[in-house]
Amino acid sequence: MVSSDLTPVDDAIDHLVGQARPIARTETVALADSLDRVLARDYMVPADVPPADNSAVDGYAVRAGDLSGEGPLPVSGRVAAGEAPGDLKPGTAVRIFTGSEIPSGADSVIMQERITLSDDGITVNAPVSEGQNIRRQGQDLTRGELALAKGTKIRAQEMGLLGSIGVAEVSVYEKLKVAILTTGDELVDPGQPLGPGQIYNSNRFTMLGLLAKAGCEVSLCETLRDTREATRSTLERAAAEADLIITSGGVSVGEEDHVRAVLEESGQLSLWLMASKPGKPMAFGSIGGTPVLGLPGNPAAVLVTFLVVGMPFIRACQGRGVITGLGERLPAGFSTESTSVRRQYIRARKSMGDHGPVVTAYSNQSSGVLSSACWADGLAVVPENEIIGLGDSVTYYSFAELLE
Ligand SMILES: Nc1nc2c(c(=O)[nH]1)N[C@H]1C(S)=C(S)[C@@H](COP(=O)(O)OP(=O)(O)OC[C@H]3O[C@@H](n4cnc5c(N)ncnc54)[C@H](O)[C@@H]3O)O[C@H]1N2
Ligand code: MOO
Repeated sequence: MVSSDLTPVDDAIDHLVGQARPIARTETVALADSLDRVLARDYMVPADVPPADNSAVDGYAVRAGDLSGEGPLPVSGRVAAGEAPGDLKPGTAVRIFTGSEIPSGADSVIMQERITLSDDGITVNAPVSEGQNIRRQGQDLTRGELALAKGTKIRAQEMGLLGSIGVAEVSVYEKLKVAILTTGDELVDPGQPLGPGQIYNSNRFTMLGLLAKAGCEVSLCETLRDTREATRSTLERAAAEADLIITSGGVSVGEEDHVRAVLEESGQLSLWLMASKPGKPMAFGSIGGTPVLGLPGNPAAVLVTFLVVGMPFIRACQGRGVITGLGERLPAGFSTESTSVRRQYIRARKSMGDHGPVVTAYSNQSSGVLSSACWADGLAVVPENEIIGLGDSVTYYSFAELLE
C-alpha cells in the first residue's frame, strides 16, 4: 500500500529517476538528422582539429625575425585556403588567407590592414610578435581526447563538432516510445461538436507538444472511457509496445478515477500524491513492467507536473545525465498570502522592472486555467510553508530550460 502522505517534490523526482531504466536500443542516423538525439557512445578525436597551424586573418605570413632589416619584404608566394603550403623563402613574405595553412618557416601572420603593398613587397606598419594570428594545430580538439561523451544530447554545436572530426553517421539511442492516454468521459476531440457536460480534450495536445520537444516518439495516443475495464485493457495494451505510458486524469480520489486503482490492482503503484501545487494527485508505477506516469487531469497541472517530475525521468530513460544548475534567483513581482505544505509552481514571466529583471505571476493560478501557461514563459517556485513578499528572491525556471 502506497503512503497517502504527500511526497515532497524532490523525493518524488529522486524516486522516479531511481526507477528509470535507460533505453538500450540504439540506431545509426545521418549526422544531418541527429539534432536533439542522444549519443549512444563516446566519440574520440581521431586527428587534431585543426589538422595544421593556419592563419586567423587575411594577410602575409612572415618570419618575425626577418622584419628587422631595412626596406620592404618581397612577396614570394601565395597560399589559398585548401592548398598545401610550400616553404617560406627566408627574407620574404607569403600572401595568405584566413584558414590557409602556414608555410613552413613562417612564424607570424600580419593582417593586410597593417601593411603597405608596393611593387617591391610589403612594408609593415605595426609591431609584429612571433606567433601572432596563427591558430595552432589541435587548438580545438587534440587527437585521442574525448570529443563528446555517451549520453550527450546533440544540439547544433554538437552536430558541428561531430562534423569537424569527420563523423558522417552517428550512433544514437532510439527515441523513447511513449503512449499518451487521456482519461475522461467528458472529453471530445477538437473538430467535433460539444454535447452537454462535455469539454474538448486539451491535455492530449499539450502532451503531444511536450513529448515532441522532449525528443520522444508518440507510439499511441488514445482517450480512455471512465471504466475500470477500459482503463486496464488499454494500459495493458499500451504497456506491450511503449517504453513509457503517460496518462492524464483519473488519479484523484473519486470513484471514477481508475488509473491509480488499475495500477494498484494489475500493476504497481510506487508513488501517489506529491506535495506540489498544482500536481498533487500525481501517480507513478508500472504495468506489465512498463513505467506509468499518471498526471493529474487539470490542464495546467499536466504541464507543470510533466516539466517538474516527468522531464527528469524522461532524461534518465533517454540515457542522459541529471541536469543541475537550472533556474535563477530573481526578485518576485508578486506576493502570496498564505503558506502551503505544497511547493507552489506559479505560472510566471520574467520581465524588466524599474530596478532590473523581476518575476511576475499570472493573476489566476487555478490549475484549470491553461491560459496562465500561455501568458507565462516559465515557473516561479514558492517553497513549502513560505510566504513570498514583493521583492523577495524566488527561483524562476524558464519553460525552455525545463524542457532541455
Ligand atoms: N476530493 C478531492 N477532489 C480533488 C482533489 C482532492 O485532493 N480531493 N484534488 C484535486 C486536484 S488538485 C486535481 S489536480 C484533480 C485531479 O484529478 P484527476 O487527476 O483525477 O483528474 P480528473 O478528475 O480526471 O480531471 C480533473 C479536471 O481536468 C479536466 N480534464 C481531464 N482530462 C482532460 C483533458 N484531457 N483535457 C482537458 N481537460 C481535462 C477534467 O474535466 C476535470 O475538470 O482533482 C481535484 N479533485
Ligand atoms: O494539484 Mo491540482 O493539480 O492543484 O490542480
